[in-house]
Amino acid sequence: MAVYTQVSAEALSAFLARYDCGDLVSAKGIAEGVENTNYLVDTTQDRFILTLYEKRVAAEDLPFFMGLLDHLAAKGLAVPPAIKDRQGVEIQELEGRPACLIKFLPGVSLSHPTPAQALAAGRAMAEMHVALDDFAQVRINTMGIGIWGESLSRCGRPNMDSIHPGLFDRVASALTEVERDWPAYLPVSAIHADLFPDNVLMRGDEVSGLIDFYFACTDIRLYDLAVMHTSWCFDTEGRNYDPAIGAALLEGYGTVIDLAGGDRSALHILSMGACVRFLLSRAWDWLNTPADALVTRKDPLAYLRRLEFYQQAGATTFQ
Ligand SMILES: Nc1ncnc2c1ncn2[C@@H]1O[C@H](COP(=O)(O)OP(=O)(O)O)[C@@H](O)[C@H]1O
Ligand SMILES: N[C@@H](CCOP(=O)(O)O)C(=O)O
Repeated sequence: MAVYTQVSAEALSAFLARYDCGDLVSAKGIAEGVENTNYLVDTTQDRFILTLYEKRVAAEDLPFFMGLLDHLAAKGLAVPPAIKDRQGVEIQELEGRPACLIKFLPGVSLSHPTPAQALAAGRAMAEMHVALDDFAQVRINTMGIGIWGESLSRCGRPNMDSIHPGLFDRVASALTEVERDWPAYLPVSAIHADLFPDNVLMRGDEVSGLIDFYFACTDIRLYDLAVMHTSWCFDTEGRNYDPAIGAALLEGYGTVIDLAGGDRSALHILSMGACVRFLLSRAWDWLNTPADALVTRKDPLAYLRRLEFYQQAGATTFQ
């Protein structure tokens, strides 16, 4: 579950009074998600998401995230911008945390996407990339390739090897390969950087929303598709690769943005990089979250298995 900060009914009513959004009817903590506190809020007028930013979201990054969401929403994309209060303010404070009242989007978060859903989601990512072509703000990827070496050292060999014998060396050796072959020459733009199936809301086979932009940053555009590939094409444990999902993602993306041959081969090293990134953040959380904490820790080894898949399969996965 992800409710790190409790919000009292009194504090929430006072918060909502800043907006033209009706009076509080109910507020329920949302169990899904790991990064922030989310409540589903119903008022006499509408339904909203209330997000209190925790852990990895720095308050100074919120204007970038909100600017990006406003930019996409203004172009008609199904993303959830923050609601402005009567003074035009989007980013507020509640219970001592930065907080936003967010537009609620319909649809369900996916756990086991089908190829038809992957096709639609691949297309939605490419449409988002096109819409971000003229988004001028920049945010360095604080979870990007530049910090993976440091993240590995910070986790440390004994800790990494306590998760799985030899894990430290396996990640170190993959990282050497990734750093050597990283396609830094590819176009850079604003990207989502965490478009896992649970961050895509769907109604049937249609995408009804892209959510959770709190890792959004400026990085290699194709890295976004690589993150998506690593998260959509495997079962939760990372044991089985589904080529039909992989093909559908690329096909959907390719209906909007042409994927040249060079881009397809670069996806291989970008996907290995994405595996290192999520393996390391999960390993850090695994080592630093008490086993009895309310939030469910995500298994780093599910990303080791994906990494090994890409290493063994090579670039043929993307042809
Ligand atoms: N704008 C939204 N509209 C509808 N549901 C949402 C919205 N934002 C979040 N949710 C729901 O809340 C859950 C957790 O949100 P998420 O942003 O993924 O949390 P976290 O940032 O903690 O990972 C999502 O899986 C989804 O069910
Ligand atoms: N997608 C990441 C963790 C971030 O969680 P999210 O709920 O914000 O998507 C992972 O699976 O490791």
